[in-house]
Amino acid sequence: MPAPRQRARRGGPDRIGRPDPGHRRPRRPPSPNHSGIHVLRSASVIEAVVRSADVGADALVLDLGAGPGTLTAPLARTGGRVVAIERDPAFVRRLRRRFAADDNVRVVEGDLRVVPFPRRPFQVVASIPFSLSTLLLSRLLDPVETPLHAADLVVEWGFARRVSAPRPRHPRVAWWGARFDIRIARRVPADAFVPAPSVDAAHLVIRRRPGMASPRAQRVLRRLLLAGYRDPHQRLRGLLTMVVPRTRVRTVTSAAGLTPSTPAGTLTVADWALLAELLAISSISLPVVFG
Ligand SMILES: C[S@@+](CC[C@H](N)C(=O)[O-])C[C@H]1O[C@@H](n2cnc3c(N)ncnc32)[C@H](O)[C@@H]1O
Repeated sequence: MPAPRQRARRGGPDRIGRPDPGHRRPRRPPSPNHSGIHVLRSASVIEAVVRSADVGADALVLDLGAGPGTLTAPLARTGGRVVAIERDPAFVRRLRRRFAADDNVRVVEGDLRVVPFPRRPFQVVASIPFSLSTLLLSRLLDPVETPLHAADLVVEWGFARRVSAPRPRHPRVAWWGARFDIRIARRVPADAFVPAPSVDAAHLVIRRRPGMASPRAQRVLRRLLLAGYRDPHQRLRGLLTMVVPRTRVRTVTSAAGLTPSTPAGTLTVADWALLAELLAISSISLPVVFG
């Protein structure tokens, strides 16, 4: 999938696809904070994000861009194993002091763009730098066999809108949204941070779609998305014959609640997921031709 364009500044949206006209708050002057560090200060937002993550005692949780430990602290209290990753040496020193007595917290000084993520299943609970949103979602959601199973992220509002859209403009976002349920839990106002950024944020909830765990379903999905996004006017009758014989097209489309004449461009991420799942089931998908 081609990489979407990125912006490199917190307070300036990280765009995928169409800009969200509602994301700006022109009445508030731009934040004087040029370091991109906006620390969550709203206890209710912090509590809601951590509660939503439902961290179990055997969980491995990554706090990406841990800052002073705003989320790390409540995460540590869940009993899960917490890895707090931070680039700023002053924050790293502070985190190490703050969590010195917590055996379940590991502080890693590293750059989120390149630091290796664990190979075993993990979840992410983090208020991430806005400028790294696309890059981090790509690192977490692109790989077919990603160990990520859930994420609760605080991200820029417009970005959250674009990645949770039912019909994303960009095929890469559809690749994420068809394999993971991505939804906005709540709007997080700019004044929930100190200093306040120039735009609101959102609590974004990401959960794996159970039917899309198999590499086979994902290979079918990738093939469908590439073709469907290349020609959004293409009908399902033509698209699906890439992976099933023409005689099976009606069975598959009606099982998905669609018709052979449905244009690819009208499909939601949930439709793509269901089609790929159905096509990957051997009884329906034989013979499947993978590219
Ligand atoms: C938005 S602040 C969030 C701080 C804290 N998690 C909170 O919830 O209040 C983002 C944090 O990411 C850190 N950061 C920015 N770019 C980074 C990078 N490339 N690698 C690691 N940390 C980074 C910043 O130093 C900052 O502490």
